Amino acid sequence: MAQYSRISGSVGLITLKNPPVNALSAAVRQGIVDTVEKALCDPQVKSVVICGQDGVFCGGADVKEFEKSMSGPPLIPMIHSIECATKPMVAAIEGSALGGGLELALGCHYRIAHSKARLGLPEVTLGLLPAAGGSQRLPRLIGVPAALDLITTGRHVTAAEALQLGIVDQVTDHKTVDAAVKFALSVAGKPLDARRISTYPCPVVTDLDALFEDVMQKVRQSARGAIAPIACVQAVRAAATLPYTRGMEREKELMATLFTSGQARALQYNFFAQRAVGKWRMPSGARWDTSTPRPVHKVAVIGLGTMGRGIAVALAQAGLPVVTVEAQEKQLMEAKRVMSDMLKRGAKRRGVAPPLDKISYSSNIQDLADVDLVIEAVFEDMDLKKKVFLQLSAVCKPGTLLCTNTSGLDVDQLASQTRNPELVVGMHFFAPAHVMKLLEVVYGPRSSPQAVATAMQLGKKMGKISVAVGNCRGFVGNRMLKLYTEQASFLLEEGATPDLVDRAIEEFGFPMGVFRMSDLSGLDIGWRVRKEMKLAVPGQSARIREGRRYSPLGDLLCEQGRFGQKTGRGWYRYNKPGDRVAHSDPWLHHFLEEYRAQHGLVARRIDQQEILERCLYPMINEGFRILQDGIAAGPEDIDVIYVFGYGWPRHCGGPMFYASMVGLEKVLERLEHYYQAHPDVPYLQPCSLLRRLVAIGSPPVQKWREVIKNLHSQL
Ligand SMILES: C/C=C(\C)C(=O)SCCNC(=O)CCNC(=O)[C@H](O)C(C)(C)COP(=O)(O)OP(=O)(O)OC[C@H]1O[C@@H](n2cnc3c(N)ncnc32)[C@H](O)[C@@H]1OP(=O)(O)O
Repeated sequence: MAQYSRISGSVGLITLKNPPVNALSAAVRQGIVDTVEKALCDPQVKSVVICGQDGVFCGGADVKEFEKSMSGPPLIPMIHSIECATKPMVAAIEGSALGGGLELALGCHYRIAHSKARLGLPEVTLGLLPAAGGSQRLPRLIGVPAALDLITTGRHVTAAEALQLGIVDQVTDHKTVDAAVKFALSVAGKPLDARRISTYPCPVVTDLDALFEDVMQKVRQSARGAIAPIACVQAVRAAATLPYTRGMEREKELMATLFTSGQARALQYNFFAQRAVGKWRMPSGARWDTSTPRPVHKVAVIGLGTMGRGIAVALAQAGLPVVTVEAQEKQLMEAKRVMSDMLKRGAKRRGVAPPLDKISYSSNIQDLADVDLVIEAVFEDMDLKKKVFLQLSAVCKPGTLLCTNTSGLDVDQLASQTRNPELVVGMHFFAPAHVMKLLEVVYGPRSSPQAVATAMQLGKKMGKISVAVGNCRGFVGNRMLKLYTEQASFLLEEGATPDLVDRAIEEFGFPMGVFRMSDLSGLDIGWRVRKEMKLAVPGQSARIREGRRYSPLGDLLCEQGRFGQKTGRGWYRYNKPGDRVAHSDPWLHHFLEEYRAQHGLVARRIDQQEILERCLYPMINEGFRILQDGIAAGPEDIDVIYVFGYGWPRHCGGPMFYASMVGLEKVLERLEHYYQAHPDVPYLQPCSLLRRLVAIGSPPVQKWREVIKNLHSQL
């Protein structure tokens, strides 16, 4: 709703009220229409201020209403009538003015923002475009190139940048509403014709065609199949080339296609999924809102390889004092140099001083006696990690949380080395740890809710999207990934090439295909794990191991020293070791032919559809098993992990959402088909949760938690 009052004698004050972000629900829109009319009819009122309650102007349209049929007054005429008003309308922007919120402000004649406010048109991130006139007014106000940047990226700008761009007229450090009221008094009675943005001509751009061609090419490249950024460019082009009313028609037309698209549904699902994962719960019933985190004032990172360095930098950037420990003096010095550079580069980008003094460097584990939380990031070797946990348990003060950055080893085995296993959790970061947004917080059977709450809170402080998951080999992300990479190798055995598989995966929307990714991470990492598990045995090329199908292709490449980018050879060839540009490698194609001949395999033609189904559906099936096992609390957890940690295209929602879009029946049918064709691959057998969901009519993904709960209660 919206509340109306009159202040300072002649200023009508309209306050949007819809906590927590004053989203423009049907009731709020109705409230705005009613209160604007009231203000305009009140003869005492000479100017009007629109603000939001509780320090937030407006978070935009109410996204929850998008699924329902439209009710209440539409936004476009509402904003139009504000712009046409004969009394000055002033937006007082505190907190956020986003999407429809900023479009409402652009309909006003003046905009006053608090210095801490953030403004933007993030509709593109929800699969939409600013279709309440934003795509037509913003280019007229700030010019085409700047508007294209904001609208196609959806990025939020600070009040200072908004002032520089010309989006706002004034920035204040004081009470925004007071400043806006003062401003409204000063402009009362002044002519408004020059303040109506829709009447502005779009600033002229020299060589408009070249500009749009260039932008469209860049947007197509970065969109990876997403349609909204393209529509955003088209809408801005309409602003630059058409009169306002015709531009508005084009905006409406483009929006109509986006609004009902599967991509918009996926992105909106993802928006709420990101928020849902913060409301974690454990199978024990412990949950986010009943578990109190422990205070964390000082942290430590032990092991300064690539991961440890990234984690320590991310902690320091979050403002925490960090003690880093690396046993080898040479490695410690090298880490200090590299980390200082990382901090300096990050600080330069953000325009702040590098927090170099936040990190101290030591080769002595005894220096961890007074820290509140330790993140172990030593080499991925269980025996070594066990030793470290034993030492940490002896050195650290009672109550210190001991976390491991293992990417898949048993967190509970590490906990068993310590005096307080309830204070042990996994904090699985993704490389590069100071950049990647995802953090898997892994609770073992003995981890306390308080330990989970502490790790989740620390992740938030570091700016990560943290997902709490149970303990199993590979946790959620890597457990699913293993099947994806294995299927990709099977496809090579059957006739595909790395180029063919990668092209299909990249066209689906992943930033990098499976083999390009493997070359980047290094083939030797998985090889070492497989050797430890006695799966990979040098010199052996058997295709059935431990009673199931096994592809030794990766092992055979490693035996030849082909570890990927770092050695200049892997699934592809590189001009020199460390190079990033992958070239198709005739040697590899010949090697595959010989391998097939040696094993009596006849290469067949494999199409894109099969590649996607073979790589993605087994992962999805494993996702259902993860839900069934209670390792993830809901499909949102899996989807957020895949979007933020593994490059799953956001406009496809995540693997579990994607399955619901494809149709669970179809996924089930294809898995049955592939399991029949490959009975030596047990994980292709459809999971019983998937069967159950199909049996009850494939409910939408938002209802799966209920089905899982019922399933668990029946066990
Ligand atoms: C056509 C389309 C038009 C005209 C549009 O306007 S589309 C919407 C465009 N707006 C956005 O994309 C903004 C989305 N919101 C945010 O970016 C952030 O929520 C925020 C910056 C406004 C505030 O961030 P923060 O303080 O961290 O809070 P949360 O993100 O956790 O959000 C709090 C709860 O509010 C719910 N929320 C937020 N925005 C909306 C919205 N536009 N519609 C409906 N609900 C919204 C969010 O889901 C959180 O809910 P709970 O998890 O607490 O239940």
